[in-house]
Amino acid sequence: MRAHPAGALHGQAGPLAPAWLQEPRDVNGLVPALWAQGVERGDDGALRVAGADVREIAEAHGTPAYVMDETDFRSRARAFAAAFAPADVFYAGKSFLCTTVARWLVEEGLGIDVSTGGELAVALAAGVPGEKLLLHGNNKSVAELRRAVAAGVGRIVVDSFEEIDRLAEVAREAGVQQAVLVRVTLGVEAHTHEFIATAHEDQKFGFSVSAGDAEEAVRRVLAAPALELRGLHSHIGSQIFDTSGFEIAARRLLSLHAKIQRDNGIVLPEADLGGGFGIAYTTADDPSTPQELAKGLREIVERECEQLDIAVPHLAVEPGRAIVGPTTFTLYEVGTVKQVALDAGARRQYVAVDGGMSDNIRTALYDASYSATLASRSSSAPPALSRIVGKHCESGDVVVKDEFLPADVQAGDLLAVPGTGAYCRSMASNYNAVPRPPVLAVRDGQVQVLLRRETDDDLLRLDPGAGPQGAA
Ligand SMILES: Cc1ncc(COP(=O)(O)O)c(C=O)c1O
Ligand SMILES: N[C@@H](CCCC[NH3+])C(=O)O
Repeated sequence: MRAHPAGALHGQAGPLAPAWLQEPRDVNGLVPALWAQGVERGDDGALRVAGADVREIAEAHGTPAYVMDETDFRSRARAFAAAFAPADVFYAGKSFLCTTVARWLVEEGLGIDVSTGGELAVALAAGVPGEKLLLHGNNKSVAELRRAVAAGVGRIVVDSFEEIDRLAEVAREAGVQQAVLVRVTLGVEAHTHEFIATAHEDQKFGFSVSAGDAEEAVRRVLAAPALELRGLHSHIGSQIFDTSGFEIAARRLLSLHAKIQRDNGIVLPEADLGGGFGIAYTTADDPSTPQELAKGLREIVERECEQLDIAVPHLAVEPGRAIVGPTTFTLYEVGTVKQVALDAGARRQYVAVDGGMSDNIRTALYDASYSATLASRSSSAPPALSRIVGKHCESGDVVVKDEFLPADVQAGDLLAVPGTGAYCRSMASNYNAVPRPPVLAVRDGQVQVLLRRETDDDLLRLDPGAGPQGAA
């Protein structure tokens, strides 16, 4: 059985549910936009991913587990590279990075944006050539800058006046001229959660254009012989659907780009427009394709450059979520189900799983919405409005705020939450000393462990007080 069309929904969900959530006609249906291409419900009712049965994956590797469809990952990466070519696509490593994924990205023609020494270490351990890397960060340490310069990182995006001085010194010491981009803050109000919007004025990233700091940063980079100014960088935020934010950003960035060229009598060969393209977490989300995004951006940039009478710079973009997010679902096992009485006789079904905010902090942190389905079987029970919660000692430990699950969901069932490839494993914690789940990639029915599950030994290894009896 293939995924059901997105239209398999009917009826309003009642006063407990958000306005966008409708009761599904078929509670076993999969909305294709939410799932990796290789996910389907098998004839026996259980989910399969790239030919592997989720029950067998759970049996062999345990739960919770992040399960990625490798072919889907590669095809999304390839689609971005192809749609944006000749622009460079730097995958945002913060969304999810491990050495195998880093190698796949290079094989598919992408570079990688890293934002700490740790992400840089992972990319280098994967054998990614320095010139395919771009380093971000609003407070890079001297050690991180030294490591990046020594590795021949292709672009370092400078973010503060102190950093310009530090990097100039580090590059001078190393006897190299380091290529840099200047991160600018364009005053764009991106329509996304406040914590993941990054181009409005009142925040920590970049140099303000309106205050004149961006031009001062450019002057200081130009005055440093060990630094080579390649262009400007902007990133307006994350999980953005409204393309007008990208349009305004591109226009403002290019007009500053033109002014800098005029005022300094130089040519800036590049412009980096960052990432932030939204994905579908629920049926309420309607993302653009890479082709639509690339075409839209290219048209704006070409039109703007013509009006400004400047050459079109070589472009770069930095998608993370839009590549890895939809490739992965989290597989959980249900432990308890409670029918909780609410006001006026209403009830909510609380379904507790064996993970929670330690493997997906986004619901608690950003009030993010997710979807879920019963994964180990299908059900003929009616849909029941449910809240999927974790096992942590917090009432805010919610994985999926509102979803229809079959009314007969019970302990031992497996649930799958799609769209967890980005910012879930990479933001996972050991809260309540819960070991972080593995990341498993599936291809042609075969499971490859990308990151293994943590164990109690891993947790105790950092604790010098744990005696030999510590981890039994
Ligand atoms: C500078 C920069 N580039 C790229 C990204 C990737 O964003 P996304 O995963 O939303 O595409 C981020 C994160 O928001 C970022 O801060
Ligand atoms: N961590 C954020 C993305 C933005 C972080 C990068 N600037 C999220 O989960 O949505």
